[in-house]
Amino acid sequence: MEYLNRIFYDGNDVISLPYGDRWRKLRNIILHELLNSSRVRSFGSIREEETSLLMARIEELSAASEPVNLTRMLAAASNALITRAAFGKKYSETEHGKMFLEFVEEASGMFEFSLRDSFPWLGWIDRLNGRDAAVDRLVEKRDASLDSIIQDHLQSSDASRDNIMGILLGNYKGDIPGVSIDLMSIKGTMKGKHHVTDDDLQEMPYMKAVIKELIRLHPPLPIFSRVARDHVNLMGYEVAPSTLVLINAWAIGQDPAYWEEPEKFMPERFLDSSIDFKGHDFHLIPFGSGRRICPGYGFATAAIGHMVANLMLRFDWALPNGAQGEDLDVTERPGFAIGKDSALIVVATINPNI
Ligand code: HEM
Repeated sequence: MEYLNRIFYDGNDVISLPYGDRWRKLRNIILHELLNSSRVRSFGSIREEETSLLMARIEELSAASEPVNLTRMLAAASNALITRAAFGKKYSETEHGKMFLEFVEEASGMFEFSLRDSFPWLGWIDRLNGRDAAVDRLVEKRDASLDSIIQDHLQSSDASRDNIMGILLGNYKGDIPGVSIDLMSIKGTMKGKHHVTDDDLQEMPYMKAVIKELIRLHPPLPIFSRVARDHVNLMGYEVAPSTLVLINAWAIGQDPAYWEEPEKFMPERFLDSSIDFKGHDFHLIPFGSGRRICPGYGFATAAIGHMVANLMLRFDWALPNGAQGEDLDVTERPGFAIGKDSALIVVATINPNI
């Protein structure tokens, strides 16, 4: 999609780059330096702090008997977590950080096909209806926010290597031998416990099962793609080189051939099962599979597990006005990452035993 191409550095980001040297280089940096398992562990203190801040805010609302907009609060906590891990600071509180988050939100709303994608000669319609101008503004916002964050890091005397931007800029400046990239590419069972740690999570099979079931039913990135490099016969289908193949992880996760009562939320299905979403079980691939599997898998699952487990431990949850779980509208909203269309408004009561 042409809009997305412009917004994401003309295809120079790791997601859009075709398989090749450039993608391999970026992917190696991401896998081995930015999101390796020890790095994800090292972000543990950020997870802890942001979860504690989140809980303190919910406690205040709970004490005032006010409902909690959990969608908004979790989005803010995730943004803080990601910007701190990525940039070393809670940029969500600075002017350029806020601008960057606005860019992400607005770019997500642009996730739709334009006539120009199918009929290039109809591109004038996008000029007239203001979409081209909106994309121009978005690209300006992206550059102003990221350039300022990068300059901030480059000028900082303590060239920190404990956040993603610091490591990337180290690579950019050639600090790591053999690797260099250009600036365009930078851019439960918890009795007596008050807090769930990352180690505790390892002993919480039901929590893991809940996360798997949640992402099976509502994969945030339901469709991803591959381009065939060679001719292949796939289950009787002839696929020509350069064919774009769409993979629908949502439909695979709902296929009755593999899942009993697929439409039901049943975490128990994962309890006595070795099925995982690490890309080996092809009927559960919300993070993709193979060479291009999501490198943020560990970061994402650690953050989700940590936040959800602590929120469950500290509070009892209910829907407002006595509504039951079945009444909850789980309709999804389109975007880069699919989310619930309407905000999740809930009432939190502090668990007196914690
Ligand atoms: C629940 C959270 C997430 C889900 C469900 C998810 C899902 C996915 C999926 C389905 C793909 C395409 C995989 C494929 O083509 O086989 C992908 C790619 C990618 N994801 Fe994630 N992701 C999540 C979080 C993250 C996070 C937190 C990061 C970074 C910190 C991240 C970074 C990436 C990158 C860089 C790629 C492109 C990899 C490549 O093309 O080589 N993701 N993700």
